[in-house]
Amino acid sequence: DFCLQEEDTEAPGTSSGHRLRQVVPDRDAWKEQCKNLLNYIFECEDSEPFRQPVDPQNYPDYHGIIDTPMDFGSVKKTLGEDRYENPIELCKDTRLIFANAKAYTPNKRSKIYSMTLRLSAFFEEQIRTIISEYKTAVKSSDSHKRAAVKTQ
Ligand SMILES: COc1ccc(NC(=O)N2CCN(C(=O)c3ccco3)CC2)cc1
Repeated sequence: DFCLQEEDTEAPGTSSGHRLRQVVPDRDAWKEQCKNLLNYIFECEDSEPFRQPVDPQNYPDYHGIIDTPMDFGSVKKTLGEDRYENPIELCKDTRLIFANAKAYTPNKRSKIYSMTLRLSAFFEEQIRTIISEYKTAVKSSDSHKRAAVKTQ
């Protein structure tokens, strides 16, 4: 566990010599990490059909089949407006994009559906670390809170 962090009030390397730079687990690191992941996904050609909500004009049956439409633009907007409390919530919405495509596709060899398979594999690979580091940071900050209460 990390030793208790006092806010490093003095500048590093002050008269008291070198201060240890402590690695403090950052509970909010997941936001930037997810923003970067979404930006990368937006650069992928595979995400093109999933960057904006489906237009019912093009797919009139879509909203009859899919109860909760979701797209990467909406996920990005929700993240940007700080409406996700944690990366698990973002992961659920993103998995909905892939589940919707699987539910809507007429067959598993459709071009658009096959694009989600590659995207999903990449997303799951990346989000695993983001969520794991987030859970560690939360545990660590909870233990600091408990420790702080004991000292009062
Ligand atoms: C504003 O311009 C847009 C906005 C949204 C889109 N997307 C779009 O139409 N899609 C087609 C149907 N779909 C499938 O998951 C799917 C699985 C198998 C076949 O389709 C979702 C994506 C395209 C252009």
